[in-house]
Amino acid sequence: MLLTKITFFERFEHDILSGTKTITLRDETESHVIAGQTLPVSTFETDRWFCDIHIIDVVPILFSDLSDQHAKQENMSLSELRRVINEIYPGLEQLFQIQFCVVREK
Ligand SMILES: CC(=O)Nc1cc[nH]c(=O)n1
Repeated sequence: MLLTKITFFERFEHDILSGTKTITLRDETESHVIAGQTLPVSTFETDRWFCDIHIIDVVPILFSDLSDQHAKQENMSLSELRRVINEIYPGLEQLFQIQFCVVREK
């Protein structure tokens, strides 16, 4: 079943809107989006809409294969990215990289 919306933590909002965060790493349950899809984006905390994103690509990626390139696309250092992802998805190895661009914002 394709997702019809996606949420991000409020702390990522600025980076998404400024274009410095261009990927999100999700677990399998949140990976059901496809290239070409446009999705409304809301905050996880209060469900406040703040933009629409266009999905460019979705590819599987292992936690152990995360690289500086992924970190750059998340606007983080690699150690920060590993810490953040391990906090959101403790111990999870199989992730999905969703690449996106903002097409409409508040
Ligand atoms: C709400 C939520 O899970 N947000 C996430 C999770 C992983 N990456 C990300 O950018 N945002």
